[in-house]
Amino acid sequence: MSITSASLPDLLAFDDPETLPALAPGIDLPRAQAAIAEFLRALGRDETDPHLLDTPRRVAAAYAEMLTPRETSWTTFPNDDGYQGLVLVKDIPFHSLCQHHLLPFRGVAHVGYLPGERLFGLSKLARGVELFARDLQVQERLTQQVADWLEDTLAPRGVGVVMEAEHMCMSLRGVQTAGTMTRTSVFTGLLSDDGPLRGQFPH
Ligand SMILES: Nc1nc2c(ncn2[C@@H]2O[C@H](COP(=O)(O)OP(=O)(O)OP(=O)(O)O)[C@@H](O)[C@H]2O)c(=O)[nH]1
Ligand SMILES: [Zn+2]
Repeated sequence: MSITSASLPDLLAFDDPETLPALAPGIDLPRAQAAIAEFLRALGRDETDPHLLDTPRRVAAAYAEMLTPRETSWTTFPNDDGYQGLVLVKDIPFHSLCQHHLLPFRGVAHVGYLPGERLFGLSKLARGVELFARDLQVQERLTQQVADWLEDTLAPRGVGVVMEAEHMCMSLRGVQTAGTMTRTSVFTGLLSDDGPLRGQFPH
């Protein structure tokens, strides 16, 4: 089987090669494809089985996609009206990959901030979650990274990030406790103290 980087659009199986995103730094699709082929052999699988023939390509492309955030612009606006209240986007669906088992964890994020001089376009809060979730992660680090990014980008008066997720490494294997949800949270600035504003976050 020949593996060339020229077949990138095929590897990712996007309909339109023009929309092919740049892959996250360090991802080498042909190498990943070869490694998955070897992994299947190590699991004792018959690589000539028709259903398995294209599986190394598919798996490499799937992991590349799950590890590459979509590109976006990070639009902010001046807070001309001096809005002082909480901006909170709730129930942002996200998925990530557990750094320990390479299995998905998925759930929802609630991301909010108390504006200073700048406002984010609302969609950017959801895109910010994706920016850090499309990585090999642990949930605590992911939550902290989203909070740090908001702090660094907006210099708001406070930030709150709450993430709730089910880890497939706990559901499908090991302890096998399907349905358990792990909640992590980071609150900074004026949201550090528990109070009515912080009470607007799901708890
Ligand atoms: N803190 C934290 N732990 C995680 C996360 N994702 C997975 N883990 C845990 O990482 C741990 C790895 O533990 P090990 O004992 O080295 O691995 P293991 O033998 O596969 O553990 P079991 O899952 O208990 O079978 C497990 O307890 C997982 O539940 C995460 O996002 N944060
Ligand atoms: Zn895991």
